[in-house]
Amino acid sequence: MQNVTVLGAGSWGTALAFVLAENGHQTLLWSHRKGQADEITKQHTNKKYLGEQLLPHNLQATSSLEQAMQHSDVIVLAVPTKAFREVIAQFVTILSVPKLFVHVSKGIEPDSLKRISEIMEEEIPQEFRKSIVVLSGPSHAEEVVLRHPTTVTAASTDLSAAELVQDLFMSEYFRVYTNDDVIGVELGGALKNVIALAAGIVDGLGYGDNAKAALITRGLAEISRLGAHMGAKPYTFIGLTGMGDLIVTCTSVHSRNWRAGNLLGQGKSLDDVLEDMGMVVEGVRTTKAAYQLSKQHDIEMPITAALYAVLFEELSPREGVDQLMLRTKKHELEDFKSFD
Ligand SMILES: NC(=O)C1=CN([C@@H]2O[C@H](COP(=O)(O)OP(=O)(O)OC[C@H]3O[C@@H](n4cnc5c(N)ncnc54)[C@H](O)[C@@H]3O)[C@@H](O)[C@H]2O)C=CC1
Ligand SMILES: O=C(CO)COP(=O)(O)O
Repeated sequence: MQNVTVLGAGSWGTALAFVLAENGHQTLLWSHRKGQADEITKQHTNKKYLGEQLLPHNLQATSSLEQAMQHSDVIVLAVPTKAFREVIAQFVTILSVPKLFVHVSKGIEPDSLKRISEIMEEEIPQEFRKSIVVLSGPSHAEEVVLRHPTTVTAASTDLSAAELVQDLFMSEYFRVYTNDDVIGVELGGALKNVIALAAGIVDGLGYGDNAKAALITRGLAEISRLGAHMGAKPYTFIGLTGMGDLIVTCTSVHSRNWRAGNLLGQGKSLDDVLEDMGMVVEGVRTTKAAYQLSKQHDIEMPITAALYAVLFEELSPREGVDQLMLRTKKHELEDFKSFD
């Protein structure tokens, strides 16, 4: 058993701290809000994010980042992509010994077009990081805290670090695989949010399962096309962090991305939707980043392009669907010809 720190007490940070604490680790959860830290420690709930769900009594929370960083040499970062650089900037000055950093966030930064582990490499001096591991896969917090069977992947270029993370989190309801394809795992986790927003839109428009299946399948095709070009292993995209996460996010009512898309499809404005959600909808900023990446790498990503136009260029959701359906004719396996 060991000490573990989780930074970010939203739905996912709290659910992961729940798993770690149930595994017997001395887990300290950091929230930047004191009231929330007190609620977790004293009432064993985090109502804003996980309703009435009771949290383990050995799970403690703090609003002191210094205390959180001193608690452990394993730091799990569970804040939205947008907050990443800001949170690192706050703790980097406190670091005095190297630590193992695990991140669980599913986004790509617009404009810089960096994946999360690249941001971490940029912001955390090398002498203070042992390794970086990404934990990703089909896993809604709401189901994890109900101890429903869940499978995820710990990925790192340092496989022994990924195995350490596997050991920390593995339990009878939380199964962890390892992978060394960090690019593929990070891209799959981030880009599925773009497709989940689109899936929510087609549901909101009243279209059916045919449209959903089309989006998931052709979404996977465009994610794999970009990913392979950026150096990912194509097989990663048919694994948990690719196809697995696409399925769960495009079909679950728990998904904030799907729910946001659903409201957009019903005619709500993006600003109103984001205000109503009150939780991070990573797919919005990541659509911008994915669109920029597709241009930079000259890779066709039609679903991303249509969603970009709906989110940022005032194309209506229905016109977005028309844009996809009326594209020029294609061979289905165009991307896979090189495998023949
Ligand atoms: N919710 C889920 O089931 C899953 C979420 N994720 C990923 O985990 C990441 C975090 O998501 P959630 O926990 O769901 O988000 P959330 O919206 O539930 O919570 C985000 C938390 O980060 C905190 N935060 C926001 N800005 C901050 C800042 N500048 N400094 C410090 N704290 C800040 C918020 O106060 C909140 O506690 C996202 O990238 C998401 O894609 C991954 C797998 C599952
Ligand atoms: O990544 C997730 C499940 O694997 C969570 O998805 P949402 O952010 O859409 O809720």
